[in-house]
Amino acid sequence: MSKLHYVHGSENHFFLLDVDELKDSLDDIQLSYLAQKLSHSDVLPYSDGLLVVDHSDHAECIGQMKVFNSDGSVASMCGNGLRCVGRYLAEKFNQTDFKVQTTQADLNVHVFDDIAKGVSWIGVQIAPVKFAPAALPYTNLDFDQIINEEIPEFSDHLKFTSMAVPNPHLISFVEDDNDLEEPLFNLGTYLNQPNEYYPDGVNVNFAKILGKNKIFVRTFERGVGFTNACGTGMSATSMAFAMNYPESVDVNEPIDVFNPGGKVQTRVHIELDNRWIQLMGNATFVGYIEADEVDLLSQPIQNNLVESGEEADYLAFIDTIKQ
Ligand SMILES: N[C@@H](CCC[C@H](N)C(=O)O)C(=O)O
Repeated sequence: MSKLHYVHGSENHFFLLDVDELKDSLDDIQLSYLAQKLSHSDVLPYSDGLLVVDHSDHAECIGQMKVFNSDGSVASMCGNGLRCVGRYLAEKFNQTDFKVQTTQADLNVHVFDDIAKGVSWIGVQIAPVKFAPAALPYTNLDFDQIINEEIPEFSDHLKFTSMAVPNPHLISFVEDDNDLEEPLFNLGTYLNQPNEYYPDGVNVNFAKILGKNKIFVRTFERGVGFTNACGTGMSATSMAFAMNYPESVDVNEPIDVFNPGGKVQTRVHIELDNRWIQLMGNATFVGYIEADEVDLLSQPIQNNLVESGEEADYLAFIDTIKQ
């Protein structure tokens, strides 16, 4: 039997599959198909994608993470996902500080003490951070980098910052709550269909400044749509917050980042040309589903979710946090 763990970071839900535990390996085409099958099932709980844990041949890493969005596309990074994979590997190998191989970088993971009863708290490195048009990529926009720029093609009143961490993000700080709804949906939808600006699509994040070191972020995710939270989106938005509003950010202190699924904290590191973010938040294992390995691709997967009880603890924790 194979185990599909049902996990989330800030209610950004995934199935997690350790392919090292399978008798027969699955290739990326099969994994992409499985991500779509799991996300589009009528009986399984909601998921935004599939996290694949594999072994790594990088000497410094204890494992590898691959991410498939719910539409089957591959994501170069996933912050909420890396926290969940980090917790999984920490428990599998009984370690608290280690590196995980991701598509473009080997990233640090640190396991903190639980932040509340039953709420695991994991810190992950988000890097590299790049602004060059080719890194996102973006085209047909007349900027060497997009940092707090007006882009009339996208909005008649908002300014934008765009960076790869290394998956692509477009960020805007809004004042009006209404911008978090239809304008975000419309721009996210437009830039994630074939378009002349972001040929590979882009994750679109709109944020509100709530106070010093305090923001709210809502994301329209590439390959998914509106999500409860996007870890790389909150990390990229924290970097943009520190760059565009230095008077509102003390980089020596964590930034509280609220999202529709809860709250994380970030630390922004701006060291000459080396920029990175530490993303700290929950990694909740809601439960697991068991399926025959041979049925993963060929048969409907039954919802035999065995719950851990951690979701109740997470919801109790969320009740205690205030904006
Ligand atoms: N939810 C993620 C990001 C997942 C990938 C994204 N949809 C993409 O295609 O870049 C996160 O927590 O960072």
